[in-house]
Amino acid sequence: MRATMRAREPHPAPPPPAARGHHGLAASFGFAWTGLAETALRDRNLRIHLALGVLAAAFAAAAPLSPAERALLLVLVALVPAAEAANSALEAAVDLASPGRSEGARIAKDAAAGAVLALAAGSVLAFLAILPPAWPALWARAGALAPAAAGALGTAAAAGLLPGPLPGGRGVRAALALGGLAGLVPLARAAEAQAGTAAAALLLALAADAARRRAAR
Ligand SMILES: Nc1ncnc2c1ncn2[C@@H]1O[C@H](COP(=O)(O)OP(=O)(O)OP(=O)(O)O)[C@@H](O)[C@H]1O
Repeated sequence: MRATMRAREPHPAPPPPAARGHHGLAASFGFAWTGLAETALRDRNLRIHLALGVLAAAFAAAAPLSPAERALLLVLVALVPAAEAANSALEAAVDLASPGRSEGARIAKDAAAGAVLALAAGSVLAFLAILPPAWPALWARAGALAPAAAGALGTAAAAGLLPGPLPGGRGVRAALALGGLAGLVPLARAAEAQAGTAAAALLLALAADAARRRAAR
C-alpha cells in the first residue's frame, strides 16, 4: 500500500500561513462544531446516532438512575457521534490518499467502521445492563413520564431528520426544529438530572445547525 500511495498525486498544499494558526479558542471550537455539523449533513449513520442519542439522553435525564449510571450513559451519548465523526474523517483522508479502489482503502475504512460498531454495540449492552433495575420505578411513574417520553420521541425524530435531505424546504425544517425544541420542555419538567436534557438539547442544536448549512448550500 505504501508503494501505491507514493505513486499517487501529493496532497493539496496547505493554506498559506496567514490562514492557519492565527485564531483563538472560540474559532477552534467553531471549526470543531462545523466538523460535526458537516459530518451530520453527509453521514446518514451519524443522523441515526443523533436520534438514538437524544433518546438515551432523555432516559439519562428522567429515569431513576445512580449518578454513575447517568454519567456512563451521557459519556456514551457523546462517544458514539465522536467515533462516527472520526470514522468519517478517516474515510475522507483515505479517499484523499487513495482516490481509486484499493485493498488498503477497504481495510482502513472497514476497520474504522468496525470501531464505531464495537462502540455502538457496547452502548446498547450498557443500556441493557442499566434498564432492568430502573424499570419498576419507571413503570410506576409511566403516566407522569408519558409527556416527557412523547417529547423525547419528537426531539429524537427532529434530530435525526433535520440534517438529512427533506422534502419541503425551509418551512418544513423550521417546523421540525421548533417541534424538536418543544419536545424538550416536558423532558426538562420531568428530568431528575438536567445534564440529560442538556445533552438532548445539544444534539438537537447540532442537527438544526446542520440543517441550516444544508439550506444555505
Ligand atoms: N476506495 C475503496 N477501495 C476499496 N473498497 C472500498 C473503498 N471505499 C469503500 N470501500 C468498501 O466498500 C464497501 C462499502 O463502503 P461504503 O463507504 O460505500 O459504505 P459503508 O461502509 O456502508 O459506509 P457509509 O455508510 O459511511 O457510506 C465497504 O466494504 C468499504 O470498505
